[in-house]
Amino acid sequence: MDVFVCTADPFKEPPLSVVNTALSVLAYDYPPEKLSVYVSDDGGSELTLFAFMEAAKFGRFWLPFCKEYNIMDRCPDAYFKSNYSANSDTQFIKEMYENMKEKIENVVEKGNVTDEDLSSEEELEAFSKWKRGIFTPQQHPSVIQVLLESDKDKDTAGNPMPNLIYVSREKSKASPHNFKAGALNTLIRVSAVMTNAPIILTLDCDMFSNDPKTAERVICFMMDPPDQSKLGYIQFPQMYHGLNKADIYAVEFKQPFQINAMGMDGFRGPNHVGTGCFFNRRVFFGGPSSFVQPEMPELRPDYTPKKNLIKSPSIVNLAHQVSGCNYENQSNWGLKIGFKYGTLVEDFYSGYRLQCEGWHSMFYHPKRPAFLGDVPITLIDVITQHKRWFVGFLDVAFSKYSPLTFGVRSMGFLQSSIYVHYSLWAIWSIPIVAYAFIPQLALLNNISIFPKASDGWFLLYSFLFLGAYGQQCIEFIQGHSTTQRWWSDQRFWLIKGLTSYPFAAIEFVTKLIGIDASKGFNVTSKVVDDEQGKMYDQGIFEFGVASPMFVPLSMAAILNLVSFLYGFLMMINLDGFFVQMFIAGFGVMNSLPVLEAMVFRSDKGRMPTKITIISACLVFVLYGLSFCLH
Ligand SMILES: O=c1ccn([C@@H]2O[C@H](COP(=O)(O)OP(=O)(O)O[C@H]3O[C@H](CO)[C@@H](O)[C@H](O)[C@H]3O)[C@@H](O)[C@H]2O)c(=O)[nH]1
Ligand SMILES: [Mn+2]
Repeated sequence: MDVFVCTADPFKEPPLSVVNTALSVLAYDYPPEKLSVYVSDDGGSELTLFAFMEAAKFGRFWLPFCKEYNIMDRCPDAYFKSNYSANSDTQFIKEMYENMKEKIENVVEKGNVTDEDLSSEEELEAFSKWKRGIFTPQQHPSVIQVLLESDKDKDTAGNPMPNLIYVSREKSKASPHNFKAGALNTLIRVSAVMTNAPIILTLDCDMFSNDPKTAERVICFMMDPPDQSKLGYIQFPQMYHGLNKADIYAVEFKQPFQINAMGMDGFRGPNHVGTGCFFNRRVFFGGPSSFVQPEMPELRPDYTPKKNLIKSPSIVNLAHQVSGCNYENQSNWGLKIGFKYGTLVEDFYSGYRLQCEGWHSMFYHPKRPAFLGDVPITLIDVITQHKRWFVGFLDVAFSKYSPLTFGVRSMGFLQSSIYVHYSLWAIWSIPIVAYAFIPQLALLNNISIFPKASDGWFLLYSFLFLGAYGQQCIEFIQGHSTTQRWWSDQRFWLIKGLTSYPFAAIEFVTKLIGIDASKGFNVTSKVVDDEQGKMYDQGIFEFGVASPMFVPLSMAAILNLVSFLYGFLMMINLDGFFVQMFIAGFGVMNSLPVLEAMVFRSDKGRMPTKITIISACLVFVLYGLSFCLH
């Protein structure tokens, strides 16, 4: 089994946590000589390489320790935060861990690796590329370091260690690198020439393994599914640790990650969500009955690399060659082979294309989560992340392979309609924006726009509202969640409807007409600022930055409050205005955190005054316009 761990920025993705993820899989209950972990460092950072050198040393103690005590939490950080029983062995291993942690954090704080940090000639040599000539994250030669080699390196109990290989592909400003999809395709090739295992696990750097038996169980499915020849991948849901009680930003994303995936399992299987996914290597080379040849025999999924040679010059040279930034020019990579390019949601798109080619997938949702990830803990991080996803989805919706056209033909109406639902998600911004502003403006102008409460049509409105909300609530409760989290989820859907969705739609359109304002793949920060962490744990929204995305949100909050108060104070005729009063009242309830952040808070996370003033002025303008128009 080859495991791919991706990282892209040592300052947003602390090397210590990347190392923890890698250690959690290195320590799988799985024959070590058959396990290889490849780390893709798109940040091209010596800090990450240094962290992994330290991890390789610590791993020799950590692996036998986990196996001897049959530990479940094989991510060291999770283990030391748990309620473990202390004895001299745990004390010893904890000291080793603290030691490694200190070394890594020191280097990260310093910002570079100096000769004093290194202890051998070999280590010095490994960093020489950073010292020679130009080396920036955007422009550098490829760096490939075999840090552990299974047939030579032993753990402290004398058992072989798994392979551990650090890969930072060549980058040049002149050639597109295709973000994570490009990184994964490089790893498919580098791993092919070194170990070429038939099963590949992809992991984001913040998703550690939470169950050491996962790999073994997956093998059972891979060896014995009912339609073995077509099983392309086994997807675990994205699950997280450290969510606050109410999950205020609805980052659990329960419906897409857990509930819908279960439904899709009844068709061709769940969509791919980027991490926690075991692939059959063969899927990257065309459909089950249409093999697409790679450029060289060494990359074929059925090629057997010579054993025990991953450090040999010929293999290392070949690995450098296939990780070059021009290697993919005029090839099928990203088009017909490997992860597919052309969107910011390479996971969604690649999984979709695999299913179009005829591959099936399987959803596996064990009681004890197989993987646990970090969540973004500030509002701006969450809505920016979602904006990126929705731009990506629109890329897919309007591509040559759109689920609306190509998808329906290849996978049938039902399965493809799920992909249509996701890819056009940003369209929700239209009804949400309309409902956040129009009934309220009409109310302020004494115009009734919905049927009266005594009218028969009113029943239809109530039925649709209660039906949609009731269904979602039941899904949450059935899925072992709470009504509090359901409330957060519906609220956050409205928040995204006013922020991420419309801004994604605008970004997509500006990209289409050639004014590309986006910065491509903006990596989500996994660094937790102590103060922000505390606020998040208490369930308090974090605004803080003056982002334009907060403007429509604040405008809606102000307008709903003003129109509701107007209706209330003017003792407006409730029969005629019931629906409008209800919508405004519902809007106010959902806006409470925003209103509070505008008016009552003085901490760093409050709504910036600038945003409040701009929004209030714009609401005034809107009201003026509506007044003139009617
Ligand atoms: O140029 C890049 C950009 C990102 N990454 C890695 O991609 C992963 C995901 O990036 P992150 O910033 O955490 O994005 P999220 O939006 O949180 O990730 C979700 O959305 C992505 C795009 O759909 C998927 O790839 C992820 O698996 C999925 O968890 C991380 O490990 C990054 O290191 C790279 O390797 N190269
Ligand atoms: Mn992430």
